[in-house]
Amino acid sequence: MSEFSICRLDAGSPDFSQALEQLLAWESVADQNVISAVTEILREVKARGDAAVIEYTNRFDRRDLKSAGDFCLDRAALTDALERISAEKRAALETAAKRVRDYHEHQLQSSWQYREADGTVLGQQITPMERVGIYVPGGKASYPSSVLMNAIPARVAGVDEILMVVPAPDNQLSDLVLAAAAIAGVDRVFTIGGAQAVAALAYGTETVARVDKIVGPGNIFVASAKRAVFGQVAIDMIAGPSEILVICDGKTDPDWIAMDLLSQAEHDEQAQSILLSPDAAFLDAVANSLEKQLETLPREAIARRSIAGRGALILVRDIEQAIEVSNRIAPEHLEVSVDDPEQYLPRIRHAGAIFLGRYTAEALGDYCAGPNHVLPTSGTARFSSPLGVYDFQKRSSIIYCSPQGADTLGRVAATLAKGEGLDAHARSATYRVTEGGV
Ligand SMILES: NC(=O)c1ccc[n+]([C@@H]2O[C@H](COP(=O)([O-])OP(=O)(O)OC[C@H]3O[C@@H](n4cnc5c(N)ncnc54)[C@H](O)[C@@H]3O)[C@@H](O)[C@H]2O)c1
Ligand SMILES: N[C@H](CO)Cc1c[nH]c[nH+]1
Ligand SMILES: [Zn+2]
Repeated sequence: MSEFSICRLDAGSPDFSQALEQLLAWESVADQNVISAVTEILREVKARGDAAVIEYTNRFDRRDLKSAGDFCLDRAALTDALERISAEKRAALETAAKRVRDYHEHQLQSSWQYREADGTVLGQQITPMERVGIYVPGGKASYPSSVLMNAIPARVAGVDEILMVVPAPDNQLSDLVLAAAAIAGVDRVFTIGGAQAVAALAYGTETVARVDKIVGPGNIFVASAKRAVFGQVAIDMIAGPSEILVICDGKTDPDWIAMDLLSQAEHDEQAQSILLSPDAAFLDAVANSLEKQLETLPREAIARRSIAGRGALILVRDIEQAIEVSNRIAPEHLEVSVDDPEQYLPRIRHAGAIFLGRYTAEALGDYCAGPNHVLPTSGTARFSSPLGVYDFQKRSSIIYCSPQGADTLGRVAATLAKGEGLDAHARSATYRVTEGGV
């Protein structure tokens, strides 16, 4: 007999806000023990390079690395893995890669310029980053899909060199991960993970070249390390445990919705799965289905802990109220499983990715729909966006002044500079003013 239970809330009850806050509390990145461990790892890798990377990798991933060469893979190792996988898996990876590439090509930004009447030209130049590092998680599961989602936007952006780090606990690394790296165009793979891999990418070692930006999801050690090296290098975001929020009018098959909730719960003990519906009988049906379907999942233990810990079935007054609650939560993934879902789009303000309609399972987005699956979590969809091509492109402003333009702007600039008490600025601007200078 199962002891599974999932939290039931009513959005109309007076203590709802407090209950919701408790449900959403996620403080792993701030955990002091994690921060101390990560600080030490970063310091050691910065000071001792490869030797420290090897030590931590042997300790945390149970490896027996003797030298840095033992954690380096070149392009040939990737193409060999591509040859080893089945034709079916290769075709699935290639289909997913093509769809991800097609979608991300729409995100390419172009340089632009415009000319003013006096000949002054203003513009913006787009330049790809030179070298980026992608973190592919590999502690509890392996993620070939994350290889595609991280590397393809970088390739589309025109990045010169893509380095990938992925842990290989107990010396195990899936051929699918390496095959995905071959398909996505990764240049070099280092089989290291955790904070030591983030440190190697951020500071550089004898073997791992320092990168300009680190992207990709990972566990609390990875997230905490990325937060600590930010500034030294750019990072994409701090992506925490996976989340799904489903809004359903009660007319979708409860088994479908239950499995959508479980799909994200299976990532992590801290994952979050929430269902909002105005139909109490439907919430009961989903609760029963969760109970029943959990028994059939091989990774049952993980799913049970996580969905019981950070899962909730919430009764709402109507779909409007469901959207209000969803906007407060700002979930990583939002499924809108209702009739005519598009009508609600303008009111959805905060969500990493929005899945519309009864047939759009979130899992399709995880693998092959096309949009990126590296998304803001823990409410950060309020201010951040999915990983994309724009993460790998920089913008530089372009300013060209004609003599006439320099004259006009010089007078304005000199006046403002004097107002700021900055005389060198004022004089620099005035030297270009032709007559009656300031
Ligand atoms: N948002 C996304 O797109 C996305 C995609 C896939 C996975 N994820 C998330 O990524 C995470 C993956 O976590 P994971 O653990 O499987 O793999 P991971 O690669 O993130 O972490 C494994 C590494 O953690 C380090 N580590 C483990 N225990 C440690 C300790 N006690 N001290 C110091 N370092 C330690 C080790 O170095 C190990 O190599 C999950 O939370 C999952 O939900 C997110
Ligand atoms: N749902 C994850 C992002 O939160 C991505 C993923 C990879 N594989 C399966 N799912
Ligand atoms: Zn997933």
